Amino acid sequence: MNERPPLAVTCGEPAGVGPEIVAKARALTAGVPFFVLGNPDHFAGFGVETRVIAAPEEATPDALCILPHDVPGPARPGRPDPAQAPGIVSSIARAVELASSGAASGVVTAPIHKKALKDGAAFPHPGHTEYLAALAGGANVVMMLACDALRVVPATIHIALSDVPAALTPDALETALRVTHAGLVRDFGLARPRIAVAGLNPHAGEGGTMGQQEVDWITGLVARLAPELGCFGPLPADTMFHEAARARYDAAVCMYHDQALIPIKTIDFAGGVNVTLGLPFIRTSPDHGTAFDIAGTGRADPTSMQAAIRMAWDMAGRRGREV
Ligand SMILES: NC(=O)c1ccc[n+]([C@@H]2O[C@H](COP(=O)([O-])OP(=O)(O)OC[C@H]3O[C@@H](n4cnc5c(N)ncnc54)[C@H](O)[C@@H]3O)[C@@H](O)[C@H]2O)c1
Ligand SMILES: N[C@H](C(=O)O)[C@H](O)COP(=O)(O)O
Repeated sequence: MNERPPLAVTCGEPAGVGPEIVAKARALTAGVPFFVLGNPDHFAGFGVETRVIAAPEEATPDALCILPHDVPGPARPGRPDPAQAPGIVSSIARAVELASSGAASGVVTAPIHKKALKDGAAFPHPGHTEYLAALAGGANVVMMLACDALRVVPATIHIALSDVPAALTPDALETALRVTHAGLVRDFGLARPRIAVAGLNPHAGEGGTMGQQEVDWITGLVARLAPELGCFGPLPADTMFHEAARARYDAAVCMYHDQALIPIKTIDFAGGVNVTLGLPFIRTSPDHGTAFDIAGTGRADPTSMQAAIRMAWDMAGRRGREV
């Protein structure tokens, strides 16, 4: 008997490394019950015992348990099949339903290929994060990437760089800071989180000589929220990620995707976890993508998927102890 419901893992893109890292992660996450929603055939051949189950509560940690989901046809490494796209998308929605009903403790997503889903299923979202927010009724969410050495949150996510200045409004930054703070308290057990805020422009604008947003509103907004949220900045982004600087904060809220993700994927690509904060259910994912270039070679590193499963399970345990 499991102490709490198992995690629901989505199949992700079968043409990528998803099936391999899920299978390998099974052997590395002893004691954590999970099942994967997908085509059982896609998970054979990785040297891990598989078992088809009929309901989440049948999932046990001693085998890779698969709750069948309609993702038809073979997995073709590096060659996504458009016929599989609808099933890949609906597996995410089904995992969310199971987590929302209490049948699963949380959702762990294997990597999707965004363009393959757009081409094959007219998937209108730029990523899981936005899709999950929509499934949750338009929740305010943030995408955090976390490893032992660093946590980062981009205040704007999957948009073109040219669109960032317009999307980065005071409301958007305040929401990102509030959701990040709440997530650090609830899911990471930090009573008084310290949040560093990056500037948008080089040298955080250098007093308005290299950009105006810091002078016009970012500095004032961060100062106003500082007593409540423990935030400080804006800091020049190029000097806030070295080891001594990282020791001064628990998370860095950045202004755009690459400002946040380049440092963490450089410091710990293997161990990073993507976690969506602000949802009414738990969701984690590896920090990497479908890796078509190595799919089918057996060379996929499961460390990030392993860390994503462990993080979701730890979060579920922490939330289970909430009073
Ligand atoms: N959580 C997600 O669903 C998620 C995350 C990131 C990217 N993606 C998507 O994945 C697709 C491909 O993205 P990309 O090529 O920019 O990044 P990627 O992470 O798939 O690959 C980048 C490089 O890292 C290597 N790599 C990735 N995962 C690895 C692993 N587990 N073991 C060993 N090497 C690994 C790849 O071989 C490649 O050389 C895109 O559609 C992107 O949007 C999805
Ligand atoms: N932005 C993420 C990254 O580069 O790691 C990746 O695209 C995943 O995003 P979703 O979890 O929203 O699919």
